[in-house]
Amino acid sequence: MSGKERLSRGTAASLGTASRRGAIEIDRVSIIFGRGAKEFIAVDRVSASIAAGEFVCLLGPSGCGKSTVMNAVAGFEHPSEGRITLDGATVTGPGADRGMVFQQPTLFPWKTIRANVAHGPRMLGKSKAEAMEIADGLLEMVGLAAFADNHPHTLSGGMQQRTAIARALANTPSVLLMDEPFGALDAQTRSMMQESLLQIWADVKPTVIFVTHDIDEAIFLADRILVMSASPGRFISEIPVDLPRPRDAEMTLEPAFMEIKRRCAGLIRTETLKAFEQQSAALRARK
Ligand SMILES: Nc1ncnc2c1ncn2[C@@H]1O[C@H](COP(=O)(O)OP(=O)(O)OP(=O)(O)O)[C@@H](O)[C@H]1O
Repeated sequence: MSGKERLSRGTAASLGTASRRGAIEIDRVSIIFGRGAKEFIAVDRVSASIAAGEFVCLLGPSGCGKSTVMNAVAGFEHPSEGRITLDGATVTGPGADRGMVFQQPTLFPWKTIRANVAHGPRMLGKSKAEAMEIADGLLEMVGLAAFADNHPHTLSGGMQQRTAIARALANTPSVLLMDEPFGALDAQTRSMMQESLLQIWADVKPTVIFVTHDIDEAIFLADRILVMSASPGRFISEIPVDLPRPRDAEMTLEPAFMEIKRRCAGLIRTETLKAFEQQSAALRARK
């Protein structure tokens, strides 16, 4: 899909209701796995207020708890302490108000991509015709209208991931949760997907929480980056990304981008070294 392509007016209007919802409060949330001697604090008292329609990236070293925080917002994990609210209501489990996109597209291989995207609306009780109409609008938005009758295995990795994004948007979620969605793609496809995602976000305006290891990706996409410490995961810095929008790949060469990158890289390097030291200590303890 060209970054310049606009969402059709009808699709944008039907999805645009998301813009009034999606405010997230993460209030002193800790997530502890195991019990007794096996207790492990994965996430330690993290707090953040995320505005409706904001694009936030979680950036941190491997194993620091990024996915755990995201899974808690999704409702797959429950805080051991603290609370997460979405538009004032405590998150107690997964819901159609939060769409998820993972590193692997996890599409149903036996269904066409239209049927994959229509699946969520069908589960929510929409008629087949309504669900197919929603799917067709979203496939047009992600540039895959011509492939609606294809099965996932006939598409490239990038196309499958665009289908996964369309599927995540099919229930008009107010929040889009993305866990390293472009991590398995080659650099060129990844860059194009980032531009496509920003276009979709500008049109639909869900709140986005996007997990990544990649500093450039975080800066390119985000309004704000929450940097996490090595395990146990804490939010150690909040970096506003006040670069103008719309953004394109050229801006990654500009001094303002480089300045934010320098700041993030210093923090991530320190935390990654700590993570390595922790892993070495754990290995030594096992010997
Ligand atoms: N269900 C679980 N039970 C026990 N430990 C878990 C569970 N889920 C995650 N962990 C541990 O919690 C820590 C944080 O994991 P998490 O996957 O959130 O990290 P991450 O920052 O997303 O890592 P990566 O960037 O490598 O994907 C890790 O040490 C992980 O092994």
